[in-house]
Amino acid sequence: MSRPIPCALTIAGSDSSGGAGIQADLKTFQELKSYGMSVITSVTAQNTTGVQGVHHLPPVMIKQQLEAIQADMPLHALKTGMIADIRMMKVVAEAIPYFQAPYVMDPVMVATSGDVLMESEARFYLREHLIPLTNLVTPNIPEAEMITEKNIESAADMEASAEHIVHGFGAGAALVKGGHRMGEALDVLYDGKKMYRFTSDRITTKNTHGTGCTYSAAITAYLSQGVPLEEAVRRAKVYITAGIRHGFSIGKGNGPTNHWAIREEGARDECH
Ligand SMILES: Nc1ncnc2c1ncn2[C@@H]1O[C@H](COP(=O)(O)OP(=O)(O)OP(=O)(O)O)[C@@H](O)[C@H]1O
Ligand SMILES: Cc1ncc(CO)c(N)n1
Repeated sequence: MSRPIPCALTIAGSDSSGGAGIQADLKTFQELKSYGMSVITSVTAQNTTGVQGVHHLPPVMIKQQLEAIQADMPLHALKTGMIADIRMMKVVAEAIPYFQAPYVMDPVMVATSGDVLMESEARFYLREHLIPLTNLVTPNIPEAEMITEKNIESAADMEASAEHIVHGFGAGAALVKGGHRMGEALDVLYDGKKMYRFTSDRITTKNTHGTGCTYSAAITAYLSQGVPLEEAVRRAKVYITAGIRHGFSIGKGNGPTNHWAIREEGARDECH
């Protein structure tokens, strides 16, 4: 009997420049050989310098996209990215349990450029109603601080924050990402029982547009293939680090990561 095709879904905003959001997620699913599907929440007019405009889809249209997938498509893992307001979050929160698939939440609040992508009051709804539905939440340090309302100054604080998100707010697991602040690119994963650390050398680059989206999409792709959580994060970290190392200097601002970089690294490794 042939194995089922792994199917992954992203519920997120569209980034016209193709480096973050839905576009980053679908490129990542494709690269890692999971069949990718999308539910678009908002359309952004965006490039490497920032977000010039945002149009939110009516919640009823988000619901219709979710129902279209539920009615017909197999699904083995899903992620959420930009969900800008409470009305949209409600629709998503109602739909998630019906999928019966691992759920990864990237709690997108602010773009790399500093533009706000989620209404500030919506963070309480996200914390109370969406986080308890997750198998994994992947905040960066500012997002983890926003969720727990506690400052993070050290690696130990990152671990405490991950524990707080799991035991205090009901996430299945939490991956707190230190890319923005810590010396090396340290991420900590807490799965409710054990703490894991993932590190890579910090790469000096301004081409980090969409790193968080791409990382959580890679984790989702591996989960859709039945890879256990810790191993999925480990492999996704390799994927995003290669993507950052081979990021593209395109546009006038923060260029995008390279979604096919692991192919380049594979090729390079074979040469040496
Ligand atoms: N300069 C860097 N060098 C190496 N790894 C990095 C660098 N910046 C971020 N990372 C890593 O990339 C991954 C994505 O984390 P990051 O903190 O950038 O997410 P994010 O802030 O959610 O992204 P975004 O800016 O897209 O919202 C993490 O594993 C992080 O450690
Ligand atoms: C649509 C969208 N989602 C997420 C991010 C976060 O990087 C972004 N810049 N744009």
